[in-house]
Amino acid sequence: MLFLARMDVQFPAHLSAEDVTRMQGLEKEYSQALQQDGRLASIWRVVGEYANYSVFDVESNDELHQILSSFPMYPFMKIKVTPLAKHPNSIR
Ligand SMILES: O=C(O)C[C@H]1C=CC(=O)O1
Repeated sequence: MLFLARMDVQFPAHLSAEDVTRMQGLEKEYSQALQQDGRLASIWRVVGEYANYSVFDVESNDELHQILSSFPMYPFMKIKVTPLAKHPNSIR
């Protein structure tokens, strides 16, 4: 099952620069592991925003929820998920 997720990141003002850097390191590690195993099929930065569009390829809604809620920066992200179906005009 394919899902498009938009993730908007907003760190609280009280978080130190060191905490933010540490969090971003953990996030990178987790994100790259998901990309390695294919569940995070692609990730794109939204130009000019601290946000991304990501395509997930997973078995179920429950699996996607598990993945999203395990992102180290999950408490600091607003996430909007759109389920994707095959377009009838697609050649792939
Ligand atoms: O930098 C971001 O867009 C936030 C974060 C969410 C997944 C990921 O790899 O990074």
